[in-house]
Amino acid sequence: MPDNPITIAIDGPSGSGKSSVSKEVARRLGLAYLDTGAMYRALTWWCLDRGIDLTDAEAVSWAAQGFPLQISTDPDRPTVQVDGRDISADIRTTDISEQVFHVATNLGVRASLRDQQRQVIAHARRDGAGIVVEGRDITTVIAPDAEHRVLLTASEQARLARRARELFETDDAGAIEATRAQVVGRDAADSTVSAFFEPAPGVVGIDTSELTFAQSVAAVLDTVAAGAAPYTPVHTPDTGGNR
Ligand SMILES: Nc1ncnc2c1ncn2[C@@H]1O[C@H](COP(=O)(O)OP(=O)(O)O)[C@@H](O)[C@H]1O
Ligand SMILES: Nc1ccn([C@H]2C[C@H](O)[C@@H](COP(=O)(O)OP(=O)(O)O)O2)c(=O)n1
Repeated sequence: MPDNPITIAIDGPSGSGKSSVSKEVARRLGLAYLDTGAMYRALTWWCLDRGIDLTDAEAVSWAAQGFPLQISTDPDRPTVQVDGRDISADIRTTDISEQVFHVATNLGVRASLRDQQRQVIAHARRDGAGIVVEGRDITTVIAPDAEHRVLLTASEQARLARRARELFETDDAGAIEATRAQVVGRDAADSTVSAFFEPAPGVVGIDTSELTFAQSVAAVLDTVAAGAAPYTPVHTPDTGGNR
């Protein structure tokens, strides 16, 4: 077992840079990497593939329990498989992006995925140097005792422009509008079950609006190098789940 495994928990809204920055931080520090959003996306894909109505909360919650998910924690190859089929590309389609909120706001699903995410973290700490975990509720619910906790934020304008460039290779007005529902609409739905716009007590907030990608990575690495943040118990909104 390594001497001092670490967990770096990173949360933030859509387009704040969580996935790209977390992957690079994991690579630079030789840590595993877990994209928890990919787990919600994979379950959405699985339900649609099986003809499960995403608005049927009980059926979706049930599906989350027997869901044959395999997620790689290699930051250079963060693949997602269900039942042996690689769905890494399928879960990034606009269709999944627009429907995943049904699954992510299902409290039964969140309880199941919380347990799976904690198992992945425990495994990475037991067998390696630790892990970077990113999502919406990692700093507050999944790993509030992580050695390092960061909330990445960015202005709505910056987040929309980044997503538009990714999807349409331009951030002109039409592309921004076409992206709005996926970014702002989804964040509004997601924020009913997790608090990720403001850093919780003890969480370091980093606003990436005016930073380059390299500067965002450096800001997180600096935070980690500055030392372990003390564990501060946090109060999260009482949603009746997530515990
Ligand atoms: N300062 C920055 N910090 C992080 N990402 C940035 C920055 N500037 C531009 N980007 C780009 O914005 C996109 C952010 O997307 P992503 O990492 O998927 O965000 P999230 O996981 O928060 O939705 C990536 O294409 C990334 O290269
Ligand atoms: N820990 C998490 C991670 C993601 N989610 C939700 C938020 C989104 O609606 C989906 C997909 O997350 P993902 O991080 O892939 O979303 P982005 O497109 O990168 O913003 O899952 C969540 O509720 N809790």
